[in-house]
Order: sequence, then structure tokens, then C-alpha cells
Amino acid sequence: MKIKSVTARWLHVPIPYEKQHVSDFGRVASFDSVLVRIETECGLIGWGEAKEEVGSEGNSHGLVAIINQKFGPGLVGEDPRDINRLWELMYNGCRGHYALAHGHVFPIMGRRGVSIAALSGIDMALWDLLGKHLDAPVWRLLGGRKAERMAAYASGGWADAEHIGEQLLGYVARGGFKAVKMRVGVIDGDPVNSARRVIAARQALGPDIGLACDAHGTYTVAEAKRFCRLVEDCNLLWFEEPVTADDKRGVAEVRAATAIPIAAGESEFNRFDFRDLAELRAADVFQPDLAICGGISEAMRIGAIAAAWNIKLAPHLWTGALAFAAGMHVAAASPAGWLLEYSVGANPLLQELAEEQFSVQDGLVDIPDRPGLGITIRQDFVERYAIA
Ligand SMILES: O=C(O)[C@@H](O)[C@H](O)[C@H](O)CO
Ligand SMILES: [Mg+2]
Repeated sequence: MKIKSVTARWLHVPIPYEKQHVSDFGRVASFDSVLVRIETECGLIGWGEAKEEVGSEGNSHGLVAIINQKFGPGLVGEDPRDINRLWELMYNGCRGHYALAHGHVFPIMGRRGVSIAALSGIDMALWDLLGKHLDAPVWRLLGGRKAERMAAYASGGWADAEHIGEQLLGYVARGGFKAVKMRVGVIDGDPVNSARRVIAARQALGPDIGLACDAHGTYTVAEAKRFCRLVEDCNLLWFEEPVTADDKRGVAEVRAATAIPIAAGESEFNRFDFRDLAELRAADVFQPDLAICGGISEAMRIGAIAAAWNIKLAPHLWTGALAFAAGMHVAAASPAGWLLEYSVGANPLLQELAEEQFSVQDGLVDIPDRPGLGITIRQDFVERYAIA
């Protein structure tokens, strides 16, 4: 089996004004992602997703160029079933061939940033392709799923103190979610304001719904500690990215100062970043983003680190349908797999790109039995929104 083509396209999907919400970085006017399509000479097609930004929106020209002009041409003619070998070639760059032949590596190219996002989308498409070729869902290729359905939490919570309870209860009513996540930090100023919103949220939800808070790395260490003290009676499920991801020691310092579990990882890139988080005792929950962290292959390794360090795996799924499915397959198969993120803001790439829906009932999402990632891409949607 040989790869005939690898193509990436940037989908830019505008969100109608009345459906837009004000997120961490302002009003979300579009959802952007890069779709990777790998076709074999025999006509099999695999799909993957890569992201240039951790949030909803983002110019993706750079990512498209890396896939179409750098990785893609290098993969033509290769056997797409050799996922481990192709992963190493992309990660280790042009010296990868030499490195593999000589038994050691020169990690110079695909390690972090946009390069590993490109690698992630390609890796995902390779797994999808392999699943279709073998007529098996990806979770089966990973050793089988632990259950037929997985718990998800509703991810949203941008409202002010007066409306946050109502907003979060709305999510619970809609999908039967047993856990919800709200944003704190950049959207509401200092820790005192954040705490006011969190306390209001807890009061409205009652004691039985899990409540997580996401600061998106916006606090200083001192602010994060202060926030933890102010909400220590709120029984938080976790406090996410308290300080910038570049200050892992800072995250560890926050964790050491509180009993609230700390979540991190959506801004990290590969197993080494997660190893550092584990060794520093910085996190209780790992949140790799499958469209950023090195794809399904690397997320399984990150899951193994989580399992060895008594850390839970709750992938960051602020993504389109492909990366959502990829995260679900990994979480379903990984020993540390725990909880899925389900974005409740308007997200056409999650809700409209695929023919299938990820419906939530009683807070649970069905893990598909269909081959590969289990996603049928709507070609009309791609043609309508592809801008590169
Ligand atoms: O954990 C999450 O889902 C967030 O960090 C989102 O990536 C962010 O709010 C998008 O702007
Ligand atoms: Mg987050």
C-alpha cells in the first residue's frame, strides 16, 4: 500500500452573530481548523485534523504550508501503515532517515509548535486510514475500549456572576452532563471577581455536579494561589492552567499550595513536556490536544505517562469532529482515560463537518464502532468553507 497524496486545507467557518459568545480572547466569530486528507494509490482515504492555535480562531496558512509543501511530498510513496516509522521521520526531520538507520535520533524539526501540529494531523489521518483498511475502529487498533460510552463534561461558562448559574444549569439540562467547566481569569479580571463567579456557580449547581475552572494560563502564581484559597470550599473538580504553560514550576507551586486538583496540557506539545509536568508534580489531570500534541500515537504515550504517575487523562477537545473523535478513541483505550471535553459554544466544525453527531445522553457519549475514526466528512461543508 502506498500514499498517493497528502493535502491540507484550512477551514474557516464563520459563526452567525447571534450564536457567537465572548470567550477568553474576545468574541468568537469563526471556528478554524486544518483538515488533512491522505489518499492511497488504491483509493483509500484517511482524514485528520491539525490546529495552529489552541483556541477557536486562527490564521492557518503556516500549518497548511508545512503539510502541503514539506511533510506531504516526503510521504508520497511511503506505506501509510508504517505509522511509527513515518512519525519518527516527521519528528526528526530530514535527518530522520539517517537517524533511524543508525539507531539514534537528531530531534531537530517536528518537535514543537506548528510543526508538531502538522505531524498530529497527519498521524491522525494515518490511524483513520489504517482503521478503514482493517475495517476496525481506532480504539480497537489501540487494544480495545474500556467501555462503550464515556463521560463528558460541558465546556463553556463565560457568563458573569449573576448569570453563570443559569448558564451552567442550562448545559446540565441539555445533555445530562454530570460535570461542567467555566472560564476564570482573563475574562473576569482578578481572583476576587473570579471567585465570586465560581461561588455563584457552585450555589446554583448544588453539590453533585462537578465544576472545573479554566484560567487559560492567565494568572500569576500569587494570583492563582489566592484564587485557590477563595474557592477552596467549592469542591472544584479541577483548576486548569493556573499560570502560563511556560512556567511548569509555577504550576507545581500552585498545586503544592492547594488541595484542588490541577489540570494542564492543552498548550503542551509532546511526551517530554508531559513527562516534565509529571516529574515536577505539577498536574493531576493531563489534557493533551490531539491536533497539537503529536496525534494519536503521541497521545497514547502521554496516556502511559499519566497512568504511571497516577494522573487522569481528559483530552482537550476544543476542536472539530476529527480531533474530538481521536481524543475519544485514545481516552477510551488508555488506562488513564477519564473524561471528555464537550464544547457547548457554537462549533460548526464539531457539529456540522461530519455526517455523524456526537450526541450526549446522561452526560455520556457513544464511542463509535465505525472503522477508523468513525467520521464521514461532508464534502460540501469542506468545499464551502475551505479558504486555503
Ligand atoms: O480548555 C478549553 O477548552 C479552553 O482552554 C479553550 O481552548 C479556550 O477557552 C478557547 O479559547
Ligand atoms: Mg483550557
